[in-house]
Amino acid sequence: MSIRRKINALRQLLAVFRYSGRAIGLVWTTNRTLTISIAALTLIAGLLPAAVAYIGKLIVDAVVQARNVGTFNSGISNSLYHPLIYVGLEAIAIALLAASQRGLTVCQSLLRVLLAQRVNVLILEKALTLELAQFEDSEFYDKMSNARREASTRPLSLVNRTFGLVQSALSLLTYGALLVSFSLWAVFILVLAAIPAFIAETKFAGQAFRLFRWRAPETRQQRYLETLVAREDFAKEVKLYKLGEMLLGRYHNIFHQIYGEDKNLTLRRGLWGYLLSLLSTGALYLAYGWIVIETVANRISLGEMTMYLTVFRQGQRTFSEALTSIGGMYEDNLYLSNLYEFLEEKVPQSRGEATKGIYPGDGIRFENVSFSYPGSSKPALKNISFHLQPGEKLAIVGENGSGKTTLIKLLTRLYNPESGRILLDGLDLQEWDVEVLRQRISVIFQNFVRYQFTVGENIGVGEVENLEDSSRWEVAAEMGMARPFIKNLPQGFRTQLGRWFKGGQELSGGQWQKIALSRAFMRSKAEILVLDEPTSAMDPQAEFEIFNHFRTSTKSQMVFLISHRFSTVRMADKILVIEFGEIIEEGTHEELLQLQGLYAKLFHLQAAGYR
Ligand SMILES: Nc1ncnc2c1ncn2[C@@H]1O[C@H](COP(=O)(O)OP(=O)(O)OP(=O)(O)O)[C@@H](O)[C@H]1O
Repeated sequence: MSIRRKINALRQLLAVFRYSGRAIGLVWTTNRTLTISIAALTLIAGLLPAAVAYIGKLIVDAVVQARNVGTFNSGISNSLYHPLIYVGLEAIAIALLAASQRGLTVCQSLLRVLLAQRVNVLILEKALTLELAQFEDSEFYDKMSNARREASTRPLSLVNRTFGLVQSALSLLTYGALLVSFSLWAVFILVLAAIPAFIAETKFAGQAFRLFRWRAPETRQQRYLETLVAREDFAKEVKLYKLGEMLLGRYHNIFHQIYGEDKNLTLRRGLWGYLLSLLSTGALYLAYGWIVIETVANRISLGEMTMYLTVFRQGQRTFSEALTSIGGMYEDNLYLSNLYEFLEEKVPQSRGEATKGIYPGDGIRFENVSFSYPGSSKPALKNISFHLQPGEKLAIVGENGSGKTTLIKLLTRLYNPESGRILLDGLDLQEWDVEVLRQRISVIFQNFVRYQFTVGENIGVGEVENLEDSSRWEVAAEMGMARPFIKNLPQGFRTQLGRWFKGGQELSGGQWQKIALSRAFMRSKAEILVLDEPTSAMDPQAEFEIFNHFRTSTKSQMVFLISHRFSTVRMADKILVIEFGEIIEEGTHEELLQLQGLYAKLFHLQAAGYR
């Protein structure tokens, strides 16, 4: 084997320890005092067992000696002195050992809470810096949900196992040191016999690590199925469409596939683990027999024999504990590798810093904007160009999937155009400070969020700086036409919404939309209002009133309105008709009717439906 391959093999073998250093680093930066305490206590807990074994030897030897002396001199109280001192010493050592073990448990409990909070905050802070595209990337989403799932237990578990391993290694080393006085050969044979089991365990742990990594998509699918079956917002459809059996069937199938692989590995691991540990047990008992022979031949003292026997028994236990630690470490490593991949994912830095445009009052310009979603070969938007001045209301019409929402995502800089430019007040959106830009835009998406907060907070999130400002809620609710029904809720603006929390009240689809619309009005200084199908669930009367009201209350604002209802669309100053990502018609309602194109066709189709 070439040196490089040897190094690779060794690296693969040691992969199971790869993240231990990082885990300890994480703990160190979380709380130094606790980390130092754990390290010190580990040291004590690792060294004391050998000391106890040594004191055991001193006791037996002192007793044997005292018995001999006692037989000759009958000065029993004198000869008791040494053995009792040693017994006292052992008691102290045992008390110290217990204290160090208890101390370790206490420190670990404290650290668990601190570390869980730290890791969760790291994950959430990172999530806040991510781009929308990253949330939509399934592999990346996998990483984030995996990182969140076990954030409270895994990092500490790895630290505990690493320190546990250090403790075992220290104990084994000191046991070895005690044995050296008996025979260097014995130590050598014992170490040699232990190596295969150690290597096998490390290797299997590494294999399990890789197996689990490949499997992330299946595990996520399983979790998704669990969510479908067990969550309130899916329960309606699952029941009515009788999806339960099908979902459980899929759940079982994934499980059986995973279980097959697991079983194989577990069986191999169990069998090899047992066979190889037999080797070290055999070596141990060989040495054991050797010691018995030496004692009978009077070449070592009874005290020494007691010590060696203790060392053997405890050494055997410590060794198997160490193997178990290694066996468990792969899962923790798996978690940490995923966590760090997530935390280290690159986030494109926004370079824009401008807080105002070159031509204030120029409005919005799209110049030959094209865009394709990552991984998609078909452009979602092609060569979009138009100009909207302050105060103008623009309606965007098109069939499902024509690219309307995509246009809004580009306008709000959730995605960036592939080619072309979008200008606000004469300045490319890329040049704008993204915070300032977003302050100027108020958006309600088709699938807006129904926060499980109070009514007031649901409106207040539209401008988080004024989240709790109840007078602003009222004005916004008035503009969003939500005021009348809010008044009838049991606690008005303070009513808890949704079913997740106690006393929560559920709203109808149209009522939720009115809340969302009010949310858009919360950002009173926004110059650009974007409403993506804001009234689809409202009754026609409400919709008519909202838009009449809307026109008068948003005189100076630019409005982007996406709607499939022509009664609303016709009120706009300008209408874009989009098909397959391209603008195919543009003008006012009257102009487009005269054109007798797609707009006119769709308008008449809908009007006929109402007649
Ligand atoms: N996140 C996404 N990733 C990849 N493709 C997407 C994504 N969102 C939308 N698309 C695709 O882009 C195209 C335009 O979608 P878009 O949501 O802009 O349509 P829309 O006109 O708003 O439709 P609707 O009227 O149904 O809301 C569609 O073909 C859609 O499949």
